[in-house]
Amino acid sequence: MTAPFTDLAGLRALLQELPAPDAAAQADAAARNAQLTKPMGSLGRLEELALWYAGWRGTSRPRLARPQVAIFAGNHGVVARGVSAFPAEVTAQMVGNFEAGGAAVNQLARAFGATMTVHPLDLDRPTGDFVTEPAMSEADLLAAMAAGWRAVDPEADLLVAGEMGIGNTCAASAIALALEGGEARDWTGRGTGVDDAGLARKAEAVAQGAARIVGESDPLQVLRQLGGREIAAMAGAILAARHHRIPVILDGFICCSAALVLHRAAPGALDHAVAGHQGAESGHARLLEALGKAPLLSLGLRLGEGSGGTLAIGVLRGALACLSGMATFAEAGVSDG
Ligand SMILES: Cc1cc2ncn([C@H]3O[C@H](COP(=O)(O)O)[C@@H](O)[C@H]3O)c2cc1C
Ligand SMILES: O=C(O)c1cccnc1
Repeated sequence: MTAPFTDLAGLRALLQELPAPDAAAQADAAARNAQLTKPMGSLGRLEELALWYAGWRGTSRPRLARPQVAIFAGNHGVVARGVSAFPAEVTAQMVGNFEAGGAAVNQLARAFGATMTVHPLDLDRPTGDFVTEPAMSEADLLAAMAAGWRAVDPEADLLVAGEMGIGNTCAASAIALALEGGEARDWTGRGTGVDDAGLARKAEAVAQGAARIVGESDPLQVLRQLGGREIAAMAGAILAARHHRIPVILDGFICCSAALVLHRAAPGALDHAVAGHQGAESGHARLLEALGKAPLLSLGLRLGEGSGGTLAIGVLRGALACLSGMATFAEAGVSDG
């Protein structure tokens, strides 16, 4: 499948023509939820989660049959500044590990019944060092976003977008700072575990990258300037999911930085997405606040790869099993008070 855009104007048009959920299906689901054998509201956020999903899928008794975890990988020029605890080669090595089934996210995808696809993006061509130059050309940005779009299986009924890219917490922090403002240190965390000196170098790179493009208010240009390809691809995938009416579970800090670009580009662009978890990367809580999303889980994860989003598939499965499988008061002969 090709992506339905070839230039930034085409992409902007897609951001302005966002499909809405099916209000009738959602109302049917809400009516059903009100009759199920439980005190109203007793399943807490599971109830709103199930109704949200029902609306996007256009059915009042949905089940999860084909969840997809799509993982995008990219390399970052900024790594040469010593902003990660690991070398850039690890990105390609981990792609091999994903393909062989050995990574954490492989186990989680299997445990929660999801298909996993892996999409390396020009790994031998790192993005430009965003401190001194644009991370990507316009052509690079469009190619990465189109790769993200194409990666989404139109037959999937849920998408988790994940990433691998040594140095990408630095790029994600720079994007967040450029779009949300504040101080570099508020958005900069330890990623793979940099020491204090590494954290200081990283915050400096984040500050300088954002300062280089100060005044740039176009979220797509901010993404192009600060990178990287896997972040752009996640943004493309989340937007494709919207057009296919596939609900999305967001992952950690890096995935949420990709989501922030869409959120700032078009209000409501993330209505088809929920936050899977709040991780340990400092800045993730602030980023979720900027997105206006409350996380489903909070487990201290700081891995990425789509791991937290994939874990949250279990929560969604539980929510849908209750909405679609429970008996009503009338069916079960239970007095409804
Ligand atoms: C073995 C290994 C597996 C990973 N899986 C995800 N990440 C995570 O760590 C990286 C971001 O951290 P930083 O910005 O500090 O480089 C990303 O690749 C992210 O997916 C990994 C990192 C490593 C080392
Ligand atoms: O929150 C994340 O996605 C994250 C945090 C640390 C390292 N890699 C990813």
